[in-house]
Amino acid sequence: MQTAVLTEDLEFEFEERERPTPASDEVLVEMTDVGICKSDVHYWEHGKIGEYVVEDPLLLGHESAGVIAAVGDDVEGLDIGDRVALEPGIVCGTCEHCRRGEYNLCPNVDFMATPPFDGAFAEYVVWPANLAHVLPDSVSQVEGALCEPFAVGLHATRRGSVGHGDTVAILGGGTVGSVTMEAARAAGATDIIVADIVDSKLERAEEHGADATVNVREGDFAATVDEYTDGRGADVVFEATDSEPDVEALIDAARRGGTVVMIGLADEATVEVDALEIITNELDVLGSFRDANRYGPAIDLLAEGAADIEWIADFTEPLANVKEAFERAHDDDDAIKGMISIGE
Ligand SMILES: NC(=O)C1=CN([C@@H]2O[C@H](COP(=O)(O)OP(=O)(O)OC[C@H]3O[C@@H](n4cnc5c(N)ncnc54)[C@H](O)[C@@H]3O)[C@@H](O)[C@H]2O)C=CC1
Ligand SMILES: CC(=O)[C@H](N)C(=O)O
Repeated sequence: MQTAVLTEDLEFEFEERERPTPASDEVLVEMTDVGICKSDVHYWEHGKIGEYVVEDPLLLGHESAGVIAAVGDDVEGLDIGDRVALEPGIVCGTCEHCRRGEYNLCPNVDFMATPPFDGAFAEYVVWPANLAHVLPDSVSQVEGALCEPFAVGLHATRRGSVGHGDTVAILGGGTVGSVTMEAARAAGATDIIVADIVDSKLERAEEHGADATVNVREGDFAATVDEYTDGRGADVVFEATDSEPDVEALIDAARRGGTVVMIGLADEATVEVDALEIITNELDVLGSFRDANRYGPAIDLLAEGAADIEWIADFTEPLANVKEAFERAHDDDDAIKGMISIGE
């Protein structure tokens, strides 16, 4: 089968590999669609993220969907031909976090496209059957692949306890900010303010339901939220940029007793914080990392039409053009999400 490998020299090479065979609890999936995450672009550009270093050839791509081509002997409830989204983290199931149900915090996770674990830029992937989520007819393959970032947004809105009638402010209108907007709306938020530094991102957010936007190169995030809410502030504020977090702005944008949820993983995130602002305003400042048990809700919301995420995918290239696709994902500030299509 064909694969696109990122070499130790950070070049893409096409490599013919043997088609894998599923173990008894696995499925063989013929891949169709894989999203390009900014983490993939970061590995291609820098060869590392934090402690994870590309030391051996690596398959990128962890936002993936395909069609089941074979099932292991012990697999129940999945059949050849089922269209599936693959949840990318294989967790240990036995650590404290797994047992608590917060398996996104499992320290023993093997996460797709995170060295040394391969991702989905391949014609076929074998994957644990319990991490292959069947897509109903009304959910497309692209949406299936985008369930990964959508699950991140659903987890973040759950962390922030977004509720009916809430006002939500989101700093960052890229993939994570956009799916968080969709997740917040589905959770009942009625007013959503999105901020970015790229006007086209803000236009896209407005087209898809943002009630107010601000380019923080020209305007002030907290002041915009303040004005929109008549001085009250947002119930929940999300940080979804890839820049050093402006924690002061996040805190200022939250109402007294409100919540700040930090999702963005900047290379440099050591910041000064006025703790008294947090204490005297009784703010909850939370982190949000990946997701646990959000694929089911993600698929249900998409199937019901309660959220729309396909709009974030703005270009698709075949696996053969993976380098061009990465160049565009890197260079084109107007593009939110690039997709790789695999196979026919
Ligand atoms: N905590 C988690 O579970 C996850 C975190 N991430 C992280 O979230 C961050 C965002 O990821 P994506 O949305 O995929 O990236 P992206 O590149 O699609 O979006 C980032 C957006 O932030 C905007 N931006 C950059 N600096 C800004 C600033 N100072 N103020 C306002 N907007 C600004 C950019 O213009 C862009 O639209 C990344 O750091 C990524 O690593 C991604 C996935 C999961
Ligand atoms: C941080 C990422 O972008 C990625 N989704 C991951 O969970 O590793």
